Amino acid sequence: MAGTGLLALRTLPGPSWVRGSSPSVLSRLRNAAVVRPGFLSVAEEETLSRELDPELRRRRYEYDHWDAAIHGFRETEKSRWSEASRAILQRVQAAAFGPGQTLLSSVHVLDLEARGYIKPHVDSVKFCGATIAGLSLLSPSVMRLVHTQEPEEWLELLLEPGSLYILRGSARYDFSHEILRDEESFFGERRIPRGRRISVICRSLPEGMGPGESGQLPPAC
Ligand SMILES: O=C(O)CCC(=O)C(=O)O
Ligand SMILES: [Fe+2]
Ligand SMILES: [Mn+2]
Repeated sequence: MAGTGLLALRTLPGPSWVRGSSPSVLSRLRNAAVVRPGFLSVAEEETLSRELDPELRRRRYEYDHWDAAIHGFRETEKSRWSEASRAILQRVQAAAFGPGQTLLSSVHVLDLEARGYIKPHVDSVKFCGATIAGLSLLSPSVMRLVHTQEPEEWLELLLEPGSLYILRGSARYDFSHEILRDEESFFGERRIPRGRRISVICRSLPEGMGPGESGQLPPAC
C-alpha cells in the first residue's frame, strides 16, 4: 500500500527525541539508547561550561583524531573536578550505570566546533566497557546510530543542551554512533543547526578490567 512506510514513521510510539527506522528497532533499543532531555538544570549547565571552557580554550581545534573519527575538535581527559561538578557526575553515574559497573577514572570532555562532527564508529572494546553516558552542552546536535550488520536499521537521538544520553548493550556494541555535521543536521524534517558543542562522557571500564589497571588506558577512548 502506498505511503504505509511514511504513515508508520509518523505514528511511531516513543518520545519525540528518539526516531527510528521501525517500531521494532525502537522497542528493541528502548532501554539501550536512552535520552533524558533536561537532565541538567540551567545552573548545572553553566557550572560545567564555566569550568570546562577555560581548560578547553588553551587547546587548538584538531582535524585528525587518532582513529580519524572526529573532525574539528579539542578534548581533554579530566579527573579533578569542582565539588559542584562532582555532584553532577554522581547523578550521571546513578542514572546510567549499574551498581556493579566501575567507571573510567577520568571523564572525556570533547569540544566540537560548529563545523566539527564525528563519523560513524563503535568505541573500542579494549578501552571502554558496556556503557557510555554523555552530557551535551551549548549546541543541540543529532546522534545517529546505525546497525553495523544491517544498515537499514537506525535510530536518531536529538541531543539538546542539558540532555543526557546513554548507550548500553546492543546500542553500544551492535550500532555505530556519529554526530551529524551541520549540513546534515536534521532530526527527521527538523533542521537542527549546529554550533559549538561540548560533551562530557563517562564510560564504564572494559569488561574484565579492574580499576587498578585503568592507568594503562590511552588518554582518549
Ligand atoms: O560527543 C559525544 O557525545 C560522543 C563522542 C564519541 O563518540 C567518542 O568520543 O567516542
Ligand atoms: Fe564514540
Ligand atoms: Mn573518543
